[in-house]
Amino acid sequence: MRVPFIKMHGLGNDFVVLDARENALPALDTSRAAAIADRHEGIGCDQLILLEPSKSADFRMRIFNQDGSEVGACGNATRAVALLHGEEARIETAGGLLSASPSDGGASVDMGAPRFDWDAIPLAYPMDTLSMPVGWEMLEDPGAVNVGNPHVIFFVEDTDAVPLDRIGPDIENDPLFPERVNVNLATIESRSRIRLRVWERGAGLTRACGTGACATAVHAMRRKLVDSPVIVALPGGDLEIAWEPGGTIQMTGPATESFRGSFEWDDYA
Ligand SMILES: N[C@@H](CCC[C@H](N)C(=O)O)C(=O)O
Repeated sequence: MRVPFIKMHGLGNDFVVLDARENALPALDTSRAAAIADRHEGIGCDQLILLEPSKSADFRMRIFNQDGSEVGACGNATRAVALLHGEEARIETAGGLLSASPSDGGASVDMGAPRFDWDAIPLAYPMDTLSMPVGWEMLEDPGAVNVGNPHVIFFVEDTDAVPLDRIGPDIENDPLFPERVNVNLATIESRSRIRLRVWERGAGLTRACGTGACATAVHAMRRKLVDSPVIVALPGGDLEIAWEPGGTIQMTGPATESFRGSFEWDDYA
């Protein structure tokens, strides 16, 4: 069976999108998702995105990391599928119901309300998520935010001076995070600009992480280090994030379709 796919990206965070809204696909499991996402043997991407019909929204978006794990949210992919859909959309995800409006070359997305309770992150045991009494090597005093997926955020002098490729996996897999975690390193450049690098759970270092930008901006606003809206500058480019306490997060930024192709489903068993 040949299956069409669309290659897209948001600021260099790249996706293989399978559109099963009209024509159903066989069940997608962890090992097939990982095989398709594999950059050496497969088509290759940071996240595999599966669009399906939804009873409660315009469509459902399922998100699989490069390691095949299915997760609740992906900010950059949400902008990409909004662009693909071409008009305002309500999108069902495992992390919640989102609404997105495509714009010229990108989209704005209401990413829902952030959660801060320790068991909503989730953490293994209770602690204050605004200032966590834990650390790894030179990284200390992080905060944690769940924006449909779990994030830990460290403020550092210089994001490039930290060996995130070495420390990221240790933090991602620390028993403090029972569902693993996305690791964000942020430098506050001004009250309107944050520099950010992200080690993504299940995908490693990526050029950009939309939910990482949302979680980091919200955490910096809770610590009163920046104002809303704020620009979050990632290696792949900039996102604008707006949030007021008690409200939902608005994320605005670009998305791009790269090419379309097809593959043999059984080649990726
Ligand atoms: N790249 C994404 C986040 C994808 C999911 C994440 N790795 C997780 O495991 O939660 C984004 O743009 O938000």
